[in-house]
Amino acid sequence: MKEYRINEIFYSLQGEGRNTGQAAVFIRFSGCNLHCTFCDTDFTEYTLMTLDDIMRQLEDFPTPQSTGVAIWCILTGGEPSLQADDQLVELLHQRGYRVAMESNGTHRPPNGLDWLTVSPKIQPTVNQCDELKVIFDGKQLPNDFGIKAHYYYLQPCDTGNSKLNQRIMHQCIEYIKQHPKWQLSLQTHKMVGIA
Ligand SMILES: C[S@@+](CC[C@H](N)C(=O)[O-])C[C@H]1O[C@@H](n2cnc3c(N)ncnc32)[C@H](O)[C@@H]1O
Ligand SMILES: Nc1nc2[nH]cc(C(=O)O)c2c(=O)[nH]1
Ligand code: SF4
Ligand SMILES: [Mg+2]
Repeated sequence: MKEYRINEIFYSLQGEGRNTGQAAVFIRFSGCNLHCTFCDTDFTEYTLMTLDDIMRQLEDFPTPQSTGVAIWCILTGGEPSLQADDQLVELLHQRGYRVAMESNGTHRPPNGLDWLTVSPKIQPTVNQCDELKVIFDGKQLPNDFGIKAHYYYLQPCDTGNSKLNQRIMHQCIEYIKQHPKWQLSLQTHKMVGIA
């Protein structure tokens, strides 16, 4: 039986992008094909889990069935497109979830996603998505890599240094005022101190 390398499964609010503030269960896959110096996530540790194991763990939280709401299930990582497959998405749909993925866009996502966020760092193979989320570091001009999206977000890079973060935020806002194709995505979960 197929096993997935899962770093963590937790219930929170989507902190970023268009769906900010909406309840979501996150499945964080371990492993990534990129090594972004600014990455804010430690995704190295993992537990091997079957689909049954994953579905069982989702029952620890409010579910679409218990709440009557199509809660988001957000596949992230690490890089979720390296492991997530059609079967996982289908099963989550059967349980009533809306399924989203946060991806760097280098690998084709599974079929059937309800929402795809691409946050590109190198030229992606994916050429369309629901939202493009480019990390703004104040040094490089934002690059959409030619990807078509419904929404174009700039998300200020969290450097771990509050003074520098403030400067980047200011530059990001000024950039958007001059280039209004973009809009601001904030990491709101960090502001309110949730996962
Ligand atoms: C940890 S990544 C996992 C998903 C996928 N590997 C990706 O990069 O899109 C989740 C989101 O956090 C963003 N991110 C990572 N480090 C960040 C940082 N230091 N500041 C702001 N956003 C960051 C990524 O660009 C991505 O949009
Ligand atoms: N609350 C919350 N929202 C998020 N949206 C994308 C996240 C990610 O790490 O992919 C993330 C995360 O780590 N926490
Ligand atoms: S692609 Fe995503 S998970 Fe991988 S290192 Fe970069 S930000 Fe982190
Ligand atoms: Mg995160």
